[in-house]
Amino acid sequence: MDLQLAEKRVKDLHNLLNQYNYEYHVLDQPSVPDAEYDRLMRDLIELEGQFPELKTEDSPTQRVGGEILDMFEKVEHQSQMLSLGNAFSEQDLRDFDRRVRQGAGENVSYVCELKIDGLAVSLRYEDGLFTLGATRGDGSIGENITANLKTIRSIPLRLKESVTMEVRGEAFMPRRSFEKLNKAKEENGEEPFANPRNAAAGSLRQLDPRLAAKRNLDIFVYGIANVGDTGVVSHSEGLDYLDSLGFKTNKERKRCESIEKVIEYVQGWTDKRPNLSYDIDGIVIKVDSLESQEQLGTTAKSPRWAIAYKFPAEEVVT
Ligand SMILES: NC(=O)c1cc2c(N)ncc(C(N)=O)c2s1
Repeated sequence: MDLQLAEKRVKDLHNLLNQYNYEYHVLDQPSVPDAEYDRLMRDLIELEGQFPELKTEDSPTQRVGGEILDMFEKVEHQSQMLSLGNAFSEQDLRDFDRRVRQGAGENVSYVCELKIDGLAVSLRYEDGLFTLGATRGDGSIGENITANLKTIRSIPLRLKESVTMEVRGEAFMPRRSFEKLNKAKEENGEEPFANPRNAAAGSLRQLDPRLAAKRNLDIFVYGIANVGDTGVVSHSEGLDYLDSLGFKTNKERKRCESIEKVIEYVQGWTDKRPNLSYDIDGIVIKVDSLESQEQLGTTAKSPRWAIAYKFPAEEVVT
């Protein structure tokens, strides 16, 4: 095969493998059997072996990077990763709603989202390519864990549009993976992780990406850091935009026209929580209109237009 033909074949294989990966890990609706995916991956690995100049950073073969790092370098976030104020009761939610309506007017609607119990991360894309993944750190400076985040299959290496943006999400370990990992640890006489959040954090802190790749981590993307540049006018529209780019967002989100509806959503999930395949520790409630978010602004560390309702800590049955 000559270089020109190889270039065309490599491009086709990238598109096919990215699409099949998206269907399997983001939509959970694979359209081809695993054997077909593996066959195409083997073809791409072989072609990259014959034509090394065709092996690119964003190739599906490059998800699990080679070298073992000796440390994580520090990186500065383009915009601060804020933390959320907490609500612990219905009254706290009504007080939040009153403050929002005082600051942004009576006609306000909210978006309710499950608060994933994992590790907040920031993902940077340049011209559609995943270029940097970082932990939250202190909100301004985080750690560069790009190599480990690349191993999470629901993180696209290339977006469906060549946009430059920074998105926020929560990396987490599904409960089944957590139970499997702890069983293996106990069989090896190792200390098990206390909960999936610690297991996810411990996995993303591995200096060898091949170890992180074995931990079956996942992510839900939930925000756009530079949302002003995208032209969307509401948070819910921003989440739909993230879906259209190929990101995995959480489908349980709900737009609520009043705090009463928010309280209903919170009560509903208090009972349904155990049915989820991942841990949540609350519900995030955000003002939907970006103009109203702008009007409300932020305190030094938290947005005035969002709050996290925290579920009561579960009694640990010893
Ligand atoms: N600290 C934060 O700002 C957030 C933390 C989280 C979290 N752990 N899970 C979901 C969301 C969300 N859907 O917005 C947020 S937002």
